Amino acid sequence: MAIDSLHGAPLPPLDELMGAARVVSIPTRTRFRGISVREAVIFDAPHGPAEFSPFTEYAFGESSRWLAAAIEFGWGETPAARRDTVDVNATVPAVSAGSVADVLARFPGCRTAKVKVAERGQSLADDVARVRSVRAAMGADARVRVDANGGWSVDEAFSALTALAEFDLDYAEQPCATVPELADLRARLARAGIPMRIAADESVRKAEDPLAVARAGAADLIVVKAQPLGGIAPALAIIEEAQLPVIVSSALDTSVGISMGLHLAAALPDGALAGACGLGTVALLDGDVVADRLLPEGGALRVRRPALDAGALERYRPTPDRERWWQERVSRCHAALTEAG
Ligand SMILES: O=C(O)CCC(=O)c1ccccc1C(=O)O
Ligand SMILES: [Mg+2]
Repeated sequence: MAIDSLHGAPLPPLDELMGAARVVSIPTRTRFRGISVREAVIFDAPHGPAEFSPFTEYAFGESSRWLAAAIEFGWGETPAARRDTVDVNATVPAVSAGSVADVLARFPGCRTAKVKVAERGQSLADDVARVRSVRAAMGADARVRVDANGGWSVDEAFSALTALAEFDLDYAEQPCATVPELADLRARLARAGIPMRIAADESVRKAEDPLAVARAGAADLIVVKAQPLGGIAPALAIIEEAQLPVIVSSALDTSVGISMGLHLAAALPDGALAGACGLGTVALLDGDVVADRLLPEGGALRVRRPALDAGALERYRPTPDRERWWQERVSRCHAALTEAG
C-alpha cells in the first residue's frame, strides 16, 4: 500500500514532532503476541494526545503509516462522533484454559469475547480447551470469536474450525495468512456445510492493497485498525469501499491510541459495525499514560479523549537507548512521509 496523504493535516516539521514526543514502555499483564512490554511514542499535540506505536519489528515503510495516523489525530481534525458508547469484546490471549476466568474478569459486562488461537508452540487441543472454557464462562448467548493471526495453513484451518464449530463461533479472524488461502478455506467450509464467517485483519492492515480481500470475496467482514491504516480518514475510506461489515480493533495501544480507534468506531454510520469492537485491550496493559483509562465498563467504552498524565509519562519512561531508538524511528518515518509528500 502506498503511503497515503495526511488527509488534511499538514506534516509538522520534525523538530515540532520531536518536541511533542514522549517515549513510554508499559508492561503487559499477560504475554500478548509474544510481548511483555508495550513501547510507544506519545505526542502532546495541539489537537490532543496522539500515539505512534508500530511494533518494534515493523519496517519504516509500514511504520510511516502509523506516524501519519498520529499526525492526523494530533494535528488534524477528528470526525464527529455519532454515538456516546462503543461495545467492546473481551480479548483473551493464548492463555491456559484455567486462566480464562481471570482474563474475562478484566472485561466487565462484555458479552463478546475474542480468543487467540494457533499460537506457536501450542496445539489444537490447547485452542479447543481455551475456547471451551470461554464459552462455558460466558454462556450460550454470548458471542465467541477466534483470531489465528494467519497461523494456520488451509488444511490446519479447516480441521481446527471444524473442531471449533461446536462452540458456535461468531467468526474466525485471519485463519490463514494470504487472500487466496482465505478464499480457498471459505469455499471448503461452505462445501462441507460448516457455517463459519471469515474476518480479514492482517489482509487489510498489512496488505499492499487493503481492499484486495474484499474484492476477492475472501472474507465476510473486515477488521479495521486506525493506526496501521494511516488514521481515521483512510480507515473510513477503506470501510466505505470494502462494503463489508466492520470490526474496529486495537493494536494493543495505550488509551491514547485506543481513543483514536474509538473515534473511528464512533464516526461510523449505524449498521456498519458487525458487533463489539476489539478496543478493550487497555485491560491487558499494566499501566497507561492517562489517569482516565479507556477500560471497558458495562461491556462498552464511553467515547472520549482522555488527557495525558504527566506523572505516568515520567514513570514509564524507558532507558535512554530505547528513547533514542524511538526518536530515530520517528525521524526516519517523518522523512518517509516528507518524501511521499
Ligand atoms: O481485537 C481485539 O480484541 C484486540 C486486538 C488484537 O487482537 C490485536 C492487538 C495487537 C496486535 C494484533 C491484534 C490482532 O487482532 O491480531
Ligand atoms: Mg487479529
